[in-house]
Amino acid sequence: MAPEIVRRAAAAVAAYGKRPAAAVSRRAYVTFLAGDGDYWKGVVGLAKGLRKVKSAYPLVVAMLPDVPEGHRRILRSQGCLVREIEPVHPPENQTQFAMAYYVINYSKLRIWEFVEYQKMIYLDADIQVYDNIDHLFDLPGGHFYAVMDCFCEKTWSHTPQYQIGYCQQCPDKVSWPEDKLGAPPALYFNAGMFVHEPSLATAESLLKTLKSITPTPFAEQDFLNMFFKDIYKPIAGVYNLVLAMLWRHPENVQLDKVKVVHYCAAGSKPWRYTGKEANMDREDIKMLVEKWWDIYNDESLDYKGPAVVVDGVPATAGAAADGLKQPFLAVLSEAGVVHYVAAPSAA
Ligand SMILES: O=c1ccn([C@@H]2O[C@H](COP(=O)(O)OP(=O)(O)O)[C@@H](O)[C@H]2O)c(=O)[nH]1
Ligand SMILES: OC[C@H]1O[C@H](O[C@@H]2[C@@H](O)[C@H](O)[C@@H](O)[C@H](O)[C@@H]2O)[C@H](O)[C@@H](O)[C@H]1O
Ligand SMILES: [Mn+2]
Repeated sequence: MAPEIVRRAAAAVAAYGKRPAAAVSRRAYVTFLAGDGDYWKGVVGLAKGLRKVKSAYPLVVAMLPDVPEGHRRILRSQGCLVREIEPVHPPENQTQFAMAYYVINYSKLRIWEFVEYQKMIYLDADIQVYDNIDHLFDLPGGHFYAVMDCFCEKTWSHTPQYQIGYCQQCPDKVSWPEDKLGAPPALYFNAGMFVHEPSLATAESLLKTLKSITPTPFAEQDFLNMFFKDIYKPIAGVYNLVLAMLWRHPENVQLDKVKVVHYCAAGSKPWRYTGKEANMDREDIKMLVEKWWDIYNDESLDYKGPAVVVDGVPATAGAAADGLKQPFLAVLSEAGVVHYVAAPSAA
């Protein structure tokens, strides 16, 4: 390297060493991607949606080994920090998951191992962010923040709540018969979006506890609700609109105030929407699906930054595994030491 660049790099490294810890934000959004199907389109949409609302934090993708290289390349070209994770399998059990593929969702638990981040917001790949929600990173620590779910869809037909028509979204409509069924169910969150604090101790405890439980129909969502029951703090429904709320509890929804939409109702995944399933021909659903596609197809939202390549190897979240390299790379880039290759816009 030319002496000048060496001097600049040395100065940048020295300056970096003195940076207050707070200067390294150590906050990120994180999503989960498994398989060779089409959920990668959800991740691209999410990455572009976060860019559109000018989020200050990166999107990490916790990725199972079965995601093809082509999908990984597209996600990197959209500025995602790809982080491969080991699958997490639940104890062998003949449980009927509400959806057979939920068995892979236990792997979401790996995100507690991302300790290079002090706080993360998890978002399913079938979620879109339409307003900036960075302020959620400033919520007081020590709690598990998520939005309350709804028990009214058929997917809940295995539960007493569904059978008696009780839902936490409208606890006074059908009151819980304590005399017959004991205490009402604890507040229950939808695990498509939550604010959490990575910690190896928590990760270890999650995986250890998982070994001792019997899998249940909503897989890791049920498990997370049990595990974080004592520190769960509900946040407003605008942070995770579970679509079924539109027809189950319209009185609880002000669509123009909603910041995050969760396309979890059957048939609502925008990238495979046909409009044929129940409720999918609703005007509000059509509008929300169109809104998702507008972002997905908006080339002005493609990642314009450089693909960071260090010594010929694309730097991924793995490279930031110790949490400092990513900002460190940014510092080195200021010194013009890191070689940037303009990423082809893709998706
Ligand atoms: O084939 C799949 C199925 C699920 N997922 C991930 O697992 C999450 C949970 O699944 P899904 O959102 O379909 O569950 P729902 O919220 O609809 O119950 C998805 O958002 C994706 O992040 C994935 O990557 N590939
Ligand atoms: O693996 C279990 C999944 O359980 C949840 O989805 C369900 C749940 O929200 C029900 O209440 C709805 O009725 C249903 O449509 C929806 O699919 C999470 O969104 C998802 O991330 C994941 O944890
Ligand atoms: Mn989902």
